[in-house]
Amino acid sequence: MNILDKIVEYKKKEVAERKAAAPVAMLERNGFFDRQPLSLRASLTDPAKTGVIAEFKRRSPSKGVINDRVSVEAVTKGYAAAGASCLSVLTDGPSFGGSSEDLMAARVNNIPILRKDFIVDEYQIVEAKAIGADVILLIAACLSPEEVCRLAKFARSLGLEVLLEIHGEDELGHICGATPIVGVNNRDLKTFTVDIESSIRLIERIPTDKLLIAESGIDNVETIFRMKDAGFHGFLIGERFMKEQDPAIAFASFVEQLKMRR
Ligand SMILES: O=P(O)(O)OC[C@@H](O)[C@@H](O)c1c[nH]c2ccccc12
Repeated sequence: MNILDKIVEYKKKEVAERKAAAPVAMLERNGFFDRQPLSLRASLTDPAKTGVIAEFKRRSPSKGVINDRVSVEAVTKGYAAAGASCLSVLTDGPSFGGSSEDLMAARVNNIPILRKDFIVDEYQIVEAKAIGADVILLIAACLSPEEVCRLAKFARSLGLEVLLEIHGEDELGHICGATPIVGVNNRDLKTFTVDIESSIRLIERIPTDKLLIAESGIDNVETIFRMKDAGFHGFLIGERFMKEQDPAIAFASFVEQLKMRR
């Protein structure tokens, strides 16, 4: 069994437990549930911002501990101040060291927040809304095309935007009318290999009306310029900043480099 299958198996158990502990009606009473979500699309196309979705990630299955000494509030405030278009906050505990509390703590910011998790059930989407997320991730590698469509429609009915993540050609069929934002993960979630070139080739096969996000393994501004030229609109970056002692400062100096080259 690969790591992704293991995560999903565990996730299903976790969702069943959480449903029993906090039914949907209880989540809907959470303070954030009625807030109007912010738009990732609007923020990504705002010329005053950088197009970067800056991620808060303490650890990962491929790298182990990345940074467990920084606070989510301080880092995300720094990301937002330096021009991030969106924040991504891992809420998966077992593999990434994240939590719903992390996302709620990041809600001090007034830019969109992506709930980064392995979503397999509507319940997690209600939960995302209740903890203050604006955008959810749906990963093609762990869902059928029908599931993607169903979950995406449900998220949109709550006013949340959806980022559909694909990795290879075999997942092009997961793209549907309910998924106008498509992320191409440069990292294979089953083997952890990163390949920027194959992502660039893949976007030629994605319908041209989609907003395109490049995800993972981006560690320099040159890569951003190449991927922009190829047609990507947004860039999801985690480790490049999180591995530094002060991720917000690392992001700010990255943004300076981006501006210099514009
Ligand atoms: O830290 P990186 O290599 O910059 O990658 C960020 C993000 O793309 C990555 O965390 C990610 C992409 N898709 C995921 C799905 C689940 C968990 C994590 C991810």
